Amino acid sequence: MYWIRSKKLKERLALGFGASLVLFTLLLVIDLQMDLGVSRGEFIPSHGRVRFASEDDKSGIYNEFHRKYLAKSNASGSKEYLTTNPHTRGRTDTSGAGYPSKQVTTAPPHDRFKDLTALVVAPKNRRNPQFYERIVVKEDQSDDENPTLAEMLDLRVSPNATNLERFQLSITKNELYAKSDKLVDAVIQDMVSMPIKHVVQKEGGTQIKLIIEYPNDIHALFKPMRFPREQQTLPNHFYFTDYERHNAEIAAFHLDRIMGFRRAMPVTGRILNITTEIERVCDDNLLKTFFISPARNKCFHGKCSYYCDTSHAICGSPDTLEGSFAAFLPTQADTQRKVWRHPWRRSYHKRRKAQWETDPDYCAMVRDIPPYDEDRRLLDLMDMSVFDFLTGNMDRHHYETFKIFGNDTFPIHLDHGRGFGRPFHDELSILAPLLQCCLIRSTTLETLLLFHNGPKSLSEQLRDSMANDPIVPVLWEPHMVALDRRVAIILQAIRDCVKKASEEEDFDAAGQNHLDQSFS
Ligand SMILES: Nc1ncnc2c1ncn2[C@@H]1O[C@H](COP(=O)(O)OP(=O)(O)OP(=O)(O)O)[C@@H](O)[C@H]1O
Ligand SMILES: [Mn+2]
Repeated sequence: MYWIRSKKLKERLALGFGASLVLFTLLLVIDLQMDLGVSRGEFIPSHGRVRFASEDDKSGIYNEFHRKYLAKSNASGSKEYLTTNPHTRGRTDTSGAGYPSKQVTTAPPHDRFKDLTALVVAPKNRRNPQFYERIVVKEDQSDDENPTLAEMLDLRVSPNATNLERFQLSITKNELYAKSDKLVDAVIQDMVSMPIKHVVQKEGGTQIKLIIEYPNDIHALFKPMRFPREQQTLPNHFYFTDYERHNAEIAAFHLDRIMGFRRAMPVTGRILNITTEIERVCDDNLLKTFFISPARNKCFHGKCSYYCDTSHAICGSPDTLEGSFAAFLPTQADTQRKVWRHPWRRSYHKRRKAQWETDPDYCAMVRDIPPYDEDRRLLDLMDMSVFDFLTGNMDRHHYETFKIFGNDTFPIHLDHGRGFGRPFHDELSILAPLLQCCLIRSTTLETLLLFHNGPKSLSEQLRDSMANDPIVPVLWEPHMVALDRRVAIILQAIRDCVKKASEEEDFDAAGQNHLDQSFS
């Protein structure tokens, strides 16, 4: 009798365990899309897909690339924070002393990556797709409709609409603005030259941001300068405790534009008078945080969860202050944005790892989950990975899309304040999406090849693009060098992907031959 009861109990337990397993898997899948915060790396991956055929590749291309690259770059030693100088012992020099010493080694000949160029120019083979077409993807956009926000909302642009309003209403399903859009410069010019009417602190977010109000209901998002350009990310800071850099926002906008993405709102620098253009026109809450520092500079700190106190105040010199001004996203009714959790989000914890950091098959799981299973979204994440790797931004926790355009629309490139912090370090983990999926848009690869082979390098194009910004030079020179270096690293990553896939193709073909022979 007891035995029967215990057996029932066992069965019940087994049933219960089975049910909770199903529920847990469901939760993980939903979490990936809806950001419930369950899959933050605490759990061992339950899916065991085998992506690569060869036995020695259990860790995947991402880890392999990491190892290979580290082995190369470690030979020359770290160039960051050369602090072990007897005269500076005990102090960490973050003012740019980490400029790399001139290397004695001769540079290898320029690799033009002709193998990759061949893949970009090869026509798409619809009938009999080649193995590399799964890596370098050519999109079919022939029947792609691209409505504007104005069309979707059935709004007409009124004759006295401001440049910003026109810009906002001409945002399309595919991009924020068209390649030759004249409104971009007009919107920037307005933000630079219009008088500031009112200032309030933006609520939410972790670090201080101000909403700037100009006449005619024009708004911009302001991030203040905290440090000189040469200041690098503090060595003991994590990506999530790093200070935001106003110039990173400006440079990111220009980079996004010359990459041909056009997914970042226009951003410009501007030099303000902190007294007349902020203190005298701000609301009471912000006004309460103003003070004069011992050096007789005008300062304020606002209220926020990171660095909003007297010891982290924003100070003028004595009352001039530099900052970045981002054109405001649309505020019209029905232009709400959907917030998505980034599948390759980091753990935002000083000890924990995210699932993608330990699971080489992570991409295979993401590929199955809407909206990453169709249309452009996964390719957009690859673009974002390229973009963030170039700037060194590790802070991509969420991204936003315009709800009204549905799922087959671009992710808005927002929040780049934590880029451009470590010019002597290339953070390969930012490339994890690209390396784990082995996937890139053909047009993006083409752009990278053009930067790499000229006639104009990425840094030269960026320098030209930012030449008219009021706070030029926007970036410290080592960041420019880093950009060109990183382009070559991305190209090498794609080459490795293609090589691996071609080896597998050969391996499969050989296996097929072998089978054919044994049957004949
Ligand atoms: N140009 C813009 N116009 C209007 N709203 C914006 C603009 N840029 C960003 N925002 C909104 O403000 C929020 C915070 O901006 P941002 O991410 O740059 O600041 P943050 O302090 O880094 O925030 P968080 O700490 O949440 O990452 C964004 O999530 C976005 O919804
Ligand atoms: Mn942020």
